[in-house]
Amino acid sequence: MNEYVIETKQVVKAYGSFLALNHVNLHVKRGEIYGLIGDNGAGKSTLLKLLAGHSYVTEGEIRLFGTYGAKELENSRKKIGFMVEQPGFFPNMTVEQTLTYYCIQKGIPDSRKVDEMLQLTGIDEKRRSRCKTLSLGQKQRLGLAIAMIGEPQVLVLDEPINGLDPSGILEFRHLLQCLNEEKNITILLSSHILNELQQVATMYGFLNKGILIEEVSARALQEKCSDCIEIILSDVEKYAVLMEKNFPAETYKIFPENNIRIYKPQRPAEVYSKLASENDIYITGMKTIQTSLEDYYMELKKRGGVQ
Ligand SMILES: Nc1ncnc2c1ncn2[C@@H]1O[C@H](COP(=O)(O)OP(=O)(O)OP(=O)(O)O)[C@@H](O)[C@H]1O
Repeated sequence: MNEYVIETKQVVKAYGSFLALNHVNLHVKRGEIYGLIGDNGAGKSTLLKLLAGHSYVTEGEIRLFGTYGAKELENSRKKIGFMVEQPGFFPNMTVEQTLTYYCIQKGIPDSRKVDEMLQLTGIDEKRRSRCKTLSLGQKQRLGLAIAMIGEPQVLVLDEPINGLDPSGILEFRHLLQCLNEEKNITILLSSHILNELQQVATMYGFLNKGILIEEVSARALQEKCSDCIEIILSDVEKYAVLMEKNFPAETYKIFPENNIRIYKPQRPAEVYSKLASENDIYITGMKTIQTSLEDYYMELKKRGGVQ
């Protein structure tokens, strides 16, 4: 069985001369909650729309459950629930009518399915409310209910927590975790806010200006963000020269305020302080700090976004 339920190979999406996606290689494994992170305009919706078959790739290939080719992808998409654009709600229809409509559209004219989806997504009490009266969070739940109708193995959700208040985010996260753990559903979801995905994602993909700059597991990301030594020095330029001679460039970073950060230090802190003292550089401060995921992401963007 193919390891990836969703895979893209060198996918390019061009609008005229503008590349909304630039040779993207995405890998979503079965069972994961994959968080696709990127700023406004990074290309997240473009990528998810391609997966949903709402537009064509300019170059490259999409593979779903290991299949490719137009007919095969069409079949594979039936096993995926998509919430990639604002679901089309009819404002005057009730929640129940809306779900019934989508059930019929998907060839499942069964009222038990409607009940099941209402229960699953926690909007049963709103079944007789008109769609136009729903809160944003309730609309997201209804969108999820629609995406879940065909009992998908995979859910693809574009910014599902966008605009939710903190308790809404918490509830939605909990719902996604339940679907993932109890129903074994693989989830690919996008957001422009890393912190929102932090509690739920098991894998991250960072998209910046159409380029997927890194895919990293949540565990590896935690490790990357762990311990960093910050040293404040009397002469950071001189110290930088010594560091360059002794340590790989990617293990440290010099900051303008006379300080240096050593990421995931391989050697005891004394080694770094000794290097300073032996070369007549005074250390005025030294501490261990934890890099936040946001800091890591900002740094990654700076590196990956150089064009
Ligand atoms: N149909 C289109 N024609 C031309 N440019 C487009 C089209 N659709 C998207 N773009 C451009 O492609 C880029 C990526 O857009 P996309 O909607 O994928 O970003 P996003 O990461 O989803 O952003 P957001 O978080 O704001 O939703 C943007 O610069 C956008 O203006």
